[in-house]
Order: sequence, then structure tokens, then C-alpha cells
Amino acid sequence: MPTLSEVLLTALKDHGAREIFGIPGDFALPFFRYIESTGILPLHCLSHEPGVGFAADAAARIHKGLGVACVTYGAGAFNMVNPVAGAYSEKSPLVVISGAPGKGEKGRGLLLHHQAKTIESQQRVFEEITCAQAILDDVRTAPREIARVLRACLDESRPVYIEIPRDMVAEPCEPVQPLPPRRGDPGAARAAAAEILDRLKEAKKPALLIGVEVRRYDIEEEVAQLARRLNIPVATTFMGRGLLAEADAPLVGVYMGMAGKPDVSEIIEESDGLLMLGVILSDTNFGVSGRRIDLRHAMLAADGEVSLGYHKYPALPLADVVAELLAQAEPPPAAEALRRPQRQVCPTGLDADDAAVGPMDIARAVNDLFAASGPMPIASDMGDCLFTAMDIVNTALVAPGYYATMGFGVPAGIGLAAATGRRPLILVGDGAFQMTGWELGNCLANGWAPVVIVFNNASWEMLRTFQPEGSYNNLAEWRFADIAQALGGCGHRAAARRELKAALDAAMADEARFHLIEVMLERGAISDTLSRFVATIKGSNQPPRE
Ligand SMILES: Cc1ncc(Cc2c([C@H](C)O)sc(CCOP(=O)(O)OP(=O)(O)O)c2C)c(N)n1
Ligand SMILES: [Mg+2]
Repeated sequence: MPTLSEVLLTALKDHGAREIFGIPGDFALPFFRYIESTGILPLHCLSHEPGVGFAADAAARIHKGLGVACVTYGAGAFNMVNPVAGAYSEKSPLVVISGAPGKGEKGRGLLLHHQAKTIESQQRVFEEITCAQAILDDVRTAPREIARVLRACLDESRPVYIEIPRDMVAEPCEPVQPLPPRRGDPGAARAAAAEILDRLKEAKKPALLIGVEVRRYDIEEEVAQLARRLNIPVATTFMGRGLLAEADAPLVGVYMGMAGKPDVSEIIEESDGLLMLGVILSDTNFGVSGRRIDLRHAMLAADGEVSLGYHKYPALPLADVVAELLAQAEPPPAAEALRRPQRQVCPTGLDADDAAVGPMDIARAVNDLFAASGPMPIASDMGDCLFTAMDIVNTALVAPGYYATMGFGVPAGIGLAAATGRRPLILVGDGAFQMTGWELGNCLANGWAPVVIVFNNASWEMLRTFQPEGSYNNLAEWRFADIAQALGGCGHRAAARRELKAALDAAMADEARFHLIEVMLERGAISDTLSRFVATIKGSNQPPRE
């Protein structure tokens, strides 16, 4: 009979996990021994648990399946609360596995090292940022508990928490019987789809807005097909950037309210029949709307339900709704030429001269690079680098667009490299690099060779745009290019556009190591999107006129 560890690892793989990111500790060492000895899933150890969480989250997103982060009890798991909270907010199916004290240890009456308030404190903290939890302290229930929690992770596309006491790892255990995916009531799906299609037919300006759940539930092609069938313009949310990148669909661009392209904002905000699929109603997606989108007329299928005005259809998975819409939607009349709106034109043609580099030059240089050698998957951190990414051609992009945590970029790029074997492009500000950029030191030993562009304005520039008077936004000069070699990579410093072009060319010519391109930016030099975003926020935050 297999051990509990083998049963858990096999179940993770059977539910779609492809690797584990982790850092061991004495409460987790016995389980790590099984991870390594069984080889059921490859193990990638990083240097700090925030990086472990971000890397596993990014792997989940690019796999459209489970990401796995394995840490020790207490100091390890508590170190990972922020990335798990971000995965919860952004609906990423991340499995958190924590080692734990053995059953015998708990009753000795001693306070245990790594323990916070009580032995159960950690579980209680993770209950707030996961959708399901299991403590594997009984092999009779463990298979059912693992099945329940992994199913919840996939159905809800949210993190889950599994705790494995260190004296349980070798216990003989029955294999896990996976549970079937959650299905909605077929009659309810039919009714909801019929009501949606009726409303779209009555609308003079129907439109489609899609968000991250379309990727999380792997239904991009079905949604592209639906957009063609409905023959209505489709936009993505800020978080949904990169969706339908390679699909044949009437995609108009990214909706960002007054911070985005006016033509896209008009299509979404003026629509009298807006269908939102997989969209998170967050401030970063809608906080800068030019005009409040009247949710009474909008239709939303997300988070496992459908709401149309005051109508609600509960327990309806998004995939079921989209399948039913496709089943019922008639093709557009032949006479009506299929809309193929002008896709967003991204800036290209960098002047490789001696002028100082600005964020838009970075977008231009990357677009030129992608045009010449094909798109790379992008991991972006929070900061102006993410707003600059809005002017980079549509490609697979993982970024904390809603939860907006710094520190995501470099570990997420490592997660992309480990999960796909492809070379990622990482966009990160100097402030965020200071947090988790050090994980690049793990690249050489693992054969990862990301191209990293550090937006170095020696500043927490996003904060400065909101509050210029804060001297705390001034960061010191950290000379990141000089650090690269010490971490096993190659560093370039680019102040002029000519130097940026040369650095990118050199990076692309050497796939053996990571290349860090430190782009020196003037304080105050920000992307077009960030400046619109800030102008909008400042405009909307004005105290109401007397
Ligand atoms: C973990 C963490 N800490 C603090 C913040 C607040 C914050 C921002 C958001 C608003 O919450 S943007 C920003 C400055 C980012 O600096 P840098 O990485 O250099 O990028 P840039 O210079 O392009 O702004 C901070 C500190 C955050 N988002 N995440
Ligand atoms: Mg900065």
C-alpha cells in the first residue's frame, strides 16, 4: 500500500500539477524526502517563501491548472501569506502544502518552535485566504479530504491549504479517488443563456468584456468562437490583458476606463447590452470608469453564478454558461460582414539614438524584438512596468493586476520558465526588484535564462505620482546591472535608447544565462497609461464640489 506522501503527490499530479516550488524546514523535511525520492513531481527550491508562492501562482496561471507551493510550518507558511492572498484575490488555483508538528508533539505541553499563538493559528490564518483546507492527521479520511480540497481548488480556481504532520508522511494510505467537476443545473444554464441572448438581441450596442476566469477555466477558444458567433466587439479587463492574444476574435483591446484607449472605453461604457464573462468587479478593472457601468443592464457570469440585473442564477460554472451560449447562439446573418475591429496598434520602431530612455521606448523596443523573434511570455511586477505592458503586443502575461502586490515579477518569471521551459521576459521596477529580485540567483543552477528589464527610476514612482511631496519615495541607486554577474547572469545598464537596443540584442543572443537590463529612467518619466490612470484617479478622488 502506498504511503500518505505518495498518495498526495500522485493526487496532485492526477489533478494537473506539473511541479512543486518549495523551501523545506524540519516540520517538512520528511515530506520533502518523499518528493525527491519518488520523483512524482519535479521540485524547484527557491530562496524565500514569497518567491515560492509567486512562482507557484504563475505556474498555475500558465498551466491553467494547479500550482503547488510546499513549505515548512510557521516561519515558512506565514512567510507566504501575501502571495497566497494574491492568488485568492486573482483566482489562481494554488495548492499550499505545509509540514506540521507530529500528532505526538502537540500533546507534550511544550510550546513548539515556529508556533505562533496556538498550534492551530496557522490553519486559521490560511482559512481566510483559501477556499478549502485539510489536515491530514488520519489516513482513514485523508484520501477523501485530499479529493475534496483539490476538487475545490479546480472548481473555484482559488488556493487551498493542506497540512501534513511530519509523523504521518510514511503512513500506509489508500489512493485518492478524484471527485467529478462541479456541474451546474443544465436547465438553469439553458435558461440563463436564453435570457442573455435575448438581451443581446434587443441591445443596440451589445459588447463583450472578458476577464481572468476565461483563462483560469481554459475556455479562451470557446469565448473567441462565441464572440465571432455573436459578432460583437470584445474587450479584456486590465487583469485579462493577454486573453485571446492568439485567437481569431473581434478583439478591440483592454478596457481601462478613462485610463485606457477612448474608443475601447466608449464601446464598453456606452453599451446597452454588456455581457461580462469571468470578470472580477474590482477597482483596478472598473475604478477608473468614465461613467459608472450600470450593472442593472449589464450581465455577469463569474464566480460560479450568473446575474442579469436583479435575476440571479446560482451555482452555474462559467464553462457551462459559455457552452450553452454557443449551443443557442445563431451565426450572424451572412450579409452582415463579421466585425473585425481595428486591433490596438502597439508602438514600434524604436529610434536607437542617444536620447534618454522613457517607459514608452521600452514598450517600443520590446514590440520590435517580438516582431523580429516572436513573442515571449511576460511576467510583470506592480509599478509603471505593468502600465507600460499595456502598450506591449498581446502575449501571455502574468501580473498582479488586481491584488497589486510588489515582488511578483521575478519569481513569477521563474515560475513561467520552470513551468513552460520557455524563456520569459520579466518587467520589474527597482523597488519591487529590491524585494524578490534576488531569486535570479537560482537561475543558473536550474537552466532558467529570463530576460529581465528593471525600470530603474530610483523611486517608488507610482506613489510619487499620487503624492509627490513624499521624500520617502526617493530610493538609492542600487546599480542592479553590477549585481547580475554575482548572481550568475549578465548585466547591462541602458540610459540611452541605443544602449537599450544593444542590451536586448545581446540578451537574445545568449540563452545560457539570465540577462538583467537596468534601464535608467528619469524620475517623473512615466508611461502613457500610468499618466492617464493617475489623472483619472486624481480627477475622481477630488472632494465633491460644494
Ligand atoms: C508588497 C507591496 N508593498 C507596497 C506596495 C505599495 C506600492 C504600490 C501600489 C500602488 O500599491 S506601487 C509602489 C512603488 C513601486 O516602486 P517600483 O517597483 O520601483 O515601481 P515604479 O517606480 O514604477 O512605481 C509601492 C511601494 C505594494 N503594492 N506591494
Ligand atoms: Mg521605481
